Amino acid sequence: MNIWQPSKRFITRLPNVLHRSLSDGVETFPRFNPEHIRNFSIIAHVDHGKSTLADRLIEIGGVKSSLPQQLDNLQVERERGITVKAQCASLRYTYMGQEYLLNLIDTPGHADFTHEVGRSLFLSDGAILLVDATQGVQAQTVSNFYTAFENDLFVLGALNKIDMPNAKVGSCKMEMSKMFDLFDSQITEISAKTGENVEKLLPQVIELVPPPRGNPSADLVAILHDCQYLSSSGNVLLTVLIKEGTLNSRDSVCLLSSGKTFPVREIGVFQPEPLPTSNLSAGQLGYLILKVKDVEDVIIGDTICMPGSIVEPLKTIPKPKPSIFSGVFPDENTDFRSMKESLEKLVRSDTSVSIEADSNQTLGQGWNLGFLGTLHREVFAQRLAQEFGTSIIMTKPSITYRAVLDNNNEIVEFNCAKNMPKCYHVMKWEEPVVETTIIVPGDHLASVISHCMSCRGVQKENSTLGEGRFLLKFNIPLIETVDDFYSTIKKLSSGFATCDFEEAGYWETDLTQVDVLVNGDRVDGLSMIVRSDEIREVSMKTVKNIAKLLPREQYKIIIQCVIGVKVQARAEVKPYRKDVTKDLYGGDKTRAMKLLARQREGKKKLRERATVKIPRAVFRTL
Ligand SMILES: Nc1nc2c(ncn2[C@@H]2O[C@H](COP(=O)(O)OP(=O)(O)OP(=O)(O)O)[C@@H](O)[C@H]2O)c(=O)[nH]1
Repeated sequence: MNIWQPSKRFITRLPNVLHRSLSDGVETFPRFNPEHIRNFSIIAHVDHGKSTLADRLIEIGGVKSSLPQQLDNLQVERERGITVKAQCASLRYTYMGQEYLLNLIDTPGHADFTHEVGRSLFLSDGAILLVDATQGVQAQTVSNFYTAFENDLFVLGALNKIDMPNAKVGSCKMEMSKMFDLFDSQITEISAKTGENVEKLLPQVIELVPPPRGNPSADLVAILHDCQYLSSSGNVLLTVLIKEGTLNSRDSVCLLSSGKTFPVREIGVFQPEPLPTSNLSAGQLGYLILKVKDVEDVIIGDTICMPGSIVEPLKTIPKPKPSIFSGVFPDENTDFRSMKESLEKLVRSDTSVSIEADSNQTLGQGWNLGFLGTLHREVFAQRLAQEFGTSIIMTKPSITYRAVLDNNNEIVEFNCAKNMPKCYHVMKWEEPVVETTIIVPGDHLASVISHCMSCRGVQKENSTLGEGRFLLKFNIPLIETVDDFYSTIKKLSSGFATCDFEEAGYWETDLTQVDVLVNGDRVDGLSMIVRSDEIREVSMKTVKNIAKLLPREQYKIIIQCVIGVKVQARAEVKPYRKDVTKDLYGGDKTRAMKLLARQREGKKKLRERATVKIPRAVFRTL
């Protein structure tokens, strides 16, 4: 549970469009015919060097920057050293006497952001599949390759970090050609850090990646890929791919879903900073700035056209199904209305987050948000704080369970205890399962397998990959992977194993609702969905944790975990003790007894009347 505070120092350092006002002048940027445009993404496992390679390519395209990792422009990306949002840059590159416009998209590598990779590949006609020569093919390499393959993209291989002394160039190249059916000539050995051989990639992109289709003279049809709210001006910057036609800087556009028309305030390309241009034509990736008042009007994946023209909405990729959920409520210092506005804006730009209204007696009105994983959840909270200055309370993550009811086998899905159906209507409970792919060196195989087993995993595959590495597939209940599954696998394998997760249906399980009572009152929002075989353990842990967080009062506080009326665990917070007999000097013993009895009675009454105020910290920690 985290509250992130934005660091002003960091924000002002960023080359981020969020902090830039509308530009006055329009640069002269040449027009490119679609056959001289290439749109491609860089895909790889986490930390294999995508952003470093993007930097080198941007430099080759003639753009200099003092900041490394130019496309990781969110504060969260720079602080964590990971890419969470795909970013584009348009490079001008001359090959065989012809100038080309190369639009590259740097994608995230972590499994929680695979949807972002899918969205980038949807805009691309080809991909550079990057593999770290010291690590070889890893779990996300495989998953990203198949996403590119399913999108019918041309895939070029690049073996990175060949400058490292422990680079295994020969064996990694063999592994890549075997696993991805690439010819040796399609895999370039590079060092994104030193720049060695990087210049060989762009001619290959031009020769092998097909140009985008589209006619610059046709009616305008563009796809809205991304949006960013420009806090300084109240405008919104939309990243778009022009599918057909040409958009001029003085045009107005219509956002098809809302049917509303907006005058264009600025258009341009990313270099990677926004560079205003006078037009964007078919095949180009760029941006347009609009003044949009209603957040609801901006829908990622929407089709943009000229006002009054009749166009079919473009195909988009479906929204992913969130796997973990958290309640999100305003912090003590956060205003509900401003939080609502910030949340809606961020959810608009991160389409993989689901949002539903929620409320809680202690925390008030809030939302139940769905995320693609725990890192995604943490990054979202951090972005909310850093980009919108909103600090929040986020409750413990939960997942979607299912209940099969005795009423015609009806299936009910729920992700919080308050929506759990009553057990007398339920024939069986089910929990979600993920297929986990793990690539691990042989030395750590046994410990990784035993960890998966201890997480109720069922082994599906164990095959060799060469170089003493193994590919494991396990079906594991999703809940076991939510907390520290990935970090434990990393720890057990000294950082060498990598994981990827994919939905794999549901397993039967046995679930119970456990409520928390504080001095006999049920605390809304602390009820839990617990597996029957861990009721005692979870209940004990919960009451102890709450007891540690509740401040002491004049009276005793009793915390209980209950199922119905049956108490499963109990803890107490001792009251303050005032010595009511300290002013007595000798005298009859019964006087002291009377004072103590009166004190006892008073505390009992107080306990009965007083409602214990549950600190918000309890909801963050549990
Ligand atoms: N020695 C060496 N280090 C490299 C090379 N390419 C990247 N690195 C280093 O590898 C680390 C990860 O590089 P990034 O470019 O951030 O990797 P990424 O794939 O973009 O990471 P994510 O976006 O988090 O998936 C950084 O410390 C880079 O300096 C290379 O060719 N040689």
